[in-house]
Amino acid sequence: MAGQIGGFNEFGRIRRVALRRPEAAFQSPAKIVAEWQRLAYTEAPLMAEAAREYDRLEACLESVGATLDHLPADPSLTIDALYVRDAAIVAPGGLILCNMGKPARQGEPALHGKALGAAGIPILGRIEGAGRIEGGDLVWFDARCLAVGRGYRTNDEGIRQLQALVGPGVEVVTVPLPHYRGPGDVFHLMSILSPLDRDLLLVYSPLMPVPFREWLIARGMTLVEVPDAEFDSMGCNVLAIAPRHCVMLKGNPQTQARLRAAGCRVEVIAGREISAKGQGGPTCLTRPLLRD
Ligand SMILES: NC(=O)NCCC[C@H](N)C(=O)O
Repeated sequence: MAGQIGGFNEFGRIRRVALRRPEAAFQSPAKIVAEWQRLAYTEAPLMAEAAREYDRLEACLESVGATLDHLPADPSLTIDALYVRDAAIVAPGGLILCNMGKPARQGEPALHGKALGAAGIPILGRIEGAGRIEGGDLVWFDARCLAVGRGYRTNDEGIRQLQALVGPGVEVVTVPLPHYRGPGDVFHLMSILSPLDRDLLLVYSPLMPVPFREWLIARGMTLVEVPDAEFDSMGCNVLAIAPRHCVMLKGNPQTQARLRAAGCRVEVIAGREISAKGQGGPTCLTRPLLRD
């Protein structure tokens, strides 16, 4: 396994990352038209523009030396398969295939397992039965500490299975999430938190549980706050591609300025097609497999 997956943090330089390009996730304009409303997109994404936006995301990843593992298309997938973070997580011992809280996305984890298993990555286990886990709810602080959001996409049984799979050497910290816009919305732990470095986090505090916020501060974290005006435009969804070097969505100038003031190098990408319409930012679009 050495050299294939690892890091178990959300800020180290990305060495290897799984992705599914828009051409493979959306498959055809007809599929987009058939699915976007049912999946609660705000509008139908445009394929050609999505591919151009995605090229820029890939260029950012390649600029830090990441190897890209492209996941294939499959007729059983929906267009939500663009958001590859959610279907699997990495753990010491191998990949854990999730069990999606959004029923329409149920087919995604097995296909992650098939493609990444064929690429030589060991599969540690699966979340099964009544258990639900989505990768956007999980944040590795270090190899011994994993925070998991308990919301509408991730349930108690999923967290129980997750703890059993990672074993007693990993402390799983459960973070209760607010109802906010309800079960039909996409709301993950990473909707309100993006790690930027070992001691630096981007957060949206108004939706953060007080005990968790206090816990972060007690661990020595400096918090950079996303302003109210930039929460809906996914100002809080920022992907660290290396420590204090990150990718964020255009249209969040205050957050961008605060990140720079905190010492971060910031890459800004357009995400109207790949992010805004389906509500998945740079973290959701990527499944880092190996970080420093
Ligand atoms: N980790 C994430 O926040 N993923 C975004 C997933 C968006 C997708 N439209 C969904 O509802 O699942």
